[in-house]
Amino acid sequence: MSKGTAVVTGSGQGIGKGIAERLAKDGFAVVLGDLNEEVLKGTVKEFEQAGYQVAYFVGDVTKPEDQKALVHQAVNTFGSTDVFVNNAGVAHVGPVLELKEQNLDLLFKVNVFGTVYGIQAAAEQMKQQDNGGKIINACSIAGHQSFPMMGLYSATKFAVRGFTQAAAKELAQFNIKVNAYCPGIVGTGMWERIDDVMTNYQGIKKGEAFKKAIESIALGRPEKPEDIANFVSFLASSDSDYITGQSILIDGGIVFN
Ligand SMILES: NC(=O)C1=CN([C@@H]2O[C@H](COP(=O)(O)OP(=O)(O)OC[C@H]3O[C@@H](n4cnc5c(N)ncnc54)[C@H](O)[C@@H]3O)[C@@H](O)[C@H]2O)C=CC1
Ligand SMILES: CC(=O)C(C)=O
Repeated sequence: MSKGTAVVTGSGQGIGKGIAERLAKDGFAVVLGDLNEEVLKGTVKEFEQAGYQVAYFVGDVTKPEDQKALVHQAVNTFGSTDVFVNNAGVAHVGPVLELKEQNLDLLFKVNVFGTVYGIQAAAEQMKQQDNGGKIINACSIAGHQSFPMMGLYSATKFAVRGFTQAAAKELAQFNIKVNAYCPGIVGTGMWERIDDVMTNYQGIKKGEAFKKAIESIALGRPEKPEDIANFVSFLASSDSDYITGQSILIDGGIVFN
């Protein structure tokens, strides 16, 4: 039996894809959103071949109209939006003193504006549904602690934590829960790009920055999208119905709050 409909932004690849696949296995109809049409269509094909109930929308989370259209796609195809995962995000690596307007603009637009527009589009629909819903945001260890060369990225993830708390307080009256997942070091395309930039800045060998980051993990291995998907599966389920406004670390032991 279908558990309802889950929408995941930035789910053509990486963590979002892992989350969408887990939610599909849990019994949700899934709607995948991504800016990268080619990658997105490849993932949709894989999901169809696996027998999952899937639809998709090519769009940009920085555009409120695209976030609304993504929710409409879910409602028109499967009848509701019960879970909305604001997963899409971008990283920037570089010292605070070198930050340019275009760096600030891109990171805040995707990570912060995108999350706010996603919360708005999802809540507008969920408020009309009898059973409320779950909004789940992508934060990071960098949303709990800032790291050198990651100041801009960290600032955006601190903002995601702030909006997660405020939205949880405002939307509780509609039975909408808002939480966030905070991964550590996940071996996706994002970390490949972080490693490339660190390599240039620090004059180290390719892969060294990633290796060094892994050495900081108590559990001693890089994180996999499945590690995060396990937790998002819980947040999307009724087992988490009494949790809201939290930004939870799933990092194998890097940041201890
Ligand atoms: N990789 C890591 O170590 C960590 C990642 N995160 C967060 O997890 C989330 C997912 O990260 P990854 O899967 O690693 O990234 P990724 O770069 O591997 O995948 C991100 C996906 O989002 C899409 N996307 C980017 N901008 C978009 C936009 N404006 N509109 C729609 N889609 C867009 C991309 O096309 C891509 O398919 C991000 O919010 C990231 O900040 C948090 C902690 C650690
Ligand atoms: C990409 C990211 O969030 C970290 C902490 O590496």
